[in-house]
Amino acid sequence: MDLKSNHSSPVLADSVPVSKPRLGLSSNLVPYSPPAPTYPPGLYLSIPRRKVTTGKFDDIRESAWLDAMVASSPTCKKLNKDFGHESSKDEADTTYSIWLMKFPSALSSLDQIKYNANGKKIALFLDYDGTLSPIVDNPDFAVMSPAMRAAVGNVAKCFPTAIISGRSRDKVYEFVGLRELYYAGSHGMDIMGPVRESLPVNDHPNCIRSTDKQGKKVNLFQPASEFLPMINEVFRSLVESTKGIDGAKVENNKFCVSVHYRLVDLKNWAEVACCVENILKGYPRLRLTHGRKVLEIRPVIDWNKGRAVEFLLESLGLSYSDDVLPIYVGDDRTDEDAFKVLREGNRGFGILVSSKPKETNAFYSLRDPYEVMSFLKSLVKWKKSTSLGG
Ligand SMILES: O=P(O)(O)OC[C@H]1O[C@H](O[C@H]2O[C@H](CO)[C@@H](O)[C@H](O)[C@H]2O)[C@H](O)[C@@H](O)[C@@H]1O
Repeated sequence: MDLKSNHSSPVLADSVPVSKPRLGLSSNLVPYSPPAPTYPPGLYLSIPRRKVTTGKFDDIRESAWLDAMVASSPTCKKLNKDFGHESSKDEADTTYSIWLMKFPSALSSLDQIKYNANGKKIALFLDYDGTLSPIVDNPDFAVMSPAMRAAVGNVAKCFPTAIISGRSRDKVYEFVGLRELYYAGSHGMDIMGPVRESLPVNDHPNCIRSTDKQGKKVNLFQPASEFLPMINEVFRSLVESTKGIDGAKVENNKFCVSVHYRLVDLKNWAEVACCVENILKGYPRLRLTHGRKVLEIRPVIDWNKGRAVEFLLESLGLSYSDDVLPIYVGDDRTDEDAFKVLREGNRGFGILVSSKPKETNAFYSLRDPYEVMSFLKSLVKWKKSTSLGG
């Protein structure tokens, strides 16, 4: 198989916004009505043509790459500037408070959330890094606190709960270690979900029956499985090409590769970008996305965390039902795909975890993983009180 040619997979497009009314939440309770996002019909989306450069540092400096790297690693100063403010602490607080009017805290909006959830079945989707564990310098040490693990375990006893991460599925399972959850790794390109006997497995190509570590029957969905050799090749090349850049770290996330520059001196960021761009030039079926001080290389397929949410809802028998309220909590740009799916489908809502103002398709916000934990605990408390007839 020619893995470098561009002939088979659905070609993906970075999203283009459209509008739809929101049915899932009563309009007077919805905090924010954005200009409606739209997708063109059909699966085949178009991706902007990659700017052809010679892959030299000067090209990188002139290209949008470096801007995007800086933009995805916002300092307080930059964000405040974006929102038209200078960067004193007081002004940053004021800017955040103004932003909170548009994206209210999920903790302060608990009554509203409970009102919307009343009589509905909540399905919970959680991102990992920056949501359940704080962002740390070394991705290998992004462990989850025991208190957070207990909170996630408890919420999973009350509601179907899935983790959807950019990490490999095995890695995120290693960090979380809770059996009662569903796990999707590689930005949703590696999903281990429940088996629904009523649904034929071949409803989805690339979906197979398998067993999990405990021997339970599961569905394993890997829409990018044909890219595995290519991703491994790219991982090896990037390890080699970045090895001279102090602080750069390449992570193999199975169906995608992350190139971290959090510990790289700012003056060498262009060098990191240059290595990635040089490799990408040889792989037209791979594309780049930006995360938090990380460049991520992934297959050009029409699949993302939003599609993973839809897939899991279907596997759980929770799609197409007005009685279901999906909630997605995440902090990253890649989580926006999931926020968008919920917003456009008028079913449920996203909660952005951010201590800085950001444009988002989420409805609500939480400042940090600590607030995420409080929110999860509140959901459990509420569920228990309603089960007891409270
Ligand atoms: O989808 P997620 O679970 O949020 O994963 C996204 C990426 O998270 C990790 O990187 C980020 O967190 C690291 C640990 O805090 C941090 O060092 C890094 O700078 C962040 O970008 C993970 O290492 C990546 O593979 C994930 O894609």
